[in-house]
Amino acid sequence: MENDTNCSCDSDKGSGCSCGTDKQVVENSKTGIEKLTVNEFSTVKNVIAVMSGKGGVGKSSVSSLLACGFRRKGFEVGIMDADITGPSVPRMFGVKGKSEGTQFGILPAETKTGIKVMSINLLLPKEEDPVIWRGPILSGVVKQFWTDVVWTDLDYLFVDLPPGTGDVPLTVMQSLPLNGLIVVTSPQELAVMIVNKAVKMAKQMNIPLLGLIENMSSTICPKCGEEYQLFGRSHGKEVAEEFSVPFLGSMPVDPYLATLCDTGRIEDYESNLFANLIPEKIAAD
Ligand SMILES: Nc1ncnc2c1ncn2[C@@H]1O[C@H](COP(=O)(O)OP(=O)(O)OP(=O)(O)O)[C@@H](O)[C@H]1O
Repeated sequence: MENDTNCSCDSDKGSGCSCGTDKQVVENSKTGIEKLTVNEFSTVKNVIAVMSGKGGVGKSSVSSLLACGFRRKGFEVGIMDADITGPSVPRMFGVKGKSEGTQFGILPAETKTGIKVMSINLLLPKEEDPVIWRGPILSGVVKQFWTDVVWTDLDYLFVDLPPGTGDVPLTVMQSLPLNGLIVVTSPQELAVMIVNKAVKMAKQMNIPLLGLIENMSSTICPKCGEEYQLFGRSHGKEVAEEFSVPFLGSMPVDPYLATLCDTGRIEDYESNLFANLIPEKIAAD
């Protein structure tokens, strides 16, 4: 793609420029890996992926809470649910129904506070239908979530990756112009061991690590107020230090959060962790 010499855009701003001479082209020349161009009716200034080494550590909850926090600060925000075989984002926001296909592309759903959401569950006839597809098909769907969805103008798009280091995380890291990655872990030794793999993958792929969040670090007894380390001693800070990744903080187990997620009201949850994180520590632009 040739550079448009008339363009006054700042190429560091990622795929946010409509001139087509943006970061994607710059990165192509650096890495040799072709970044996909976002849907032509969309501009997305920052793309941040949320990853975990293993399943069930609360990656989708963290992605969703990050989106809610940024939205509260007044940003235009979207969530791409790239966890195609285990999508949970629409349920957490209480978003239902089918996304509409138009001549401009697929329209994402919108949550009650105005967060744009795209998930395979918004395209399937029934949300409980399983997705039994092989890796290349899953990767193709995620690419289409970038090229075919009309995100319009977003300040931040959070990509909720499936757990692990498989096909889809690889596709997202290679094909989307990521500004950075947040890794979610929990205090269990197994989760800590596997987070190393996620961090190493991101480093190998040259994706900036914005930080590590430890979920389910502790819980407060509702009767005596004492704090319990549910899964043993927290290792979040040590792991972050070992890999020179900023430690963004810990999130306790909170039954109220679980209830809100189960009933599609995650936007009603206000967490100090996310209020403090945003957007100072996650400055992607
Ligand atoms: N800090 C927390 N307090 C209470 N419940 C939580 C917390 N974090 C996550 N949960 C609950 O745990 C469940 C799993 O969380 P979530 O879907 O975010 O995990 P995940 O890592 O994305 O899972 P998967 O690997 O399946 O994608 C959800 O029901 C969520 O509501």
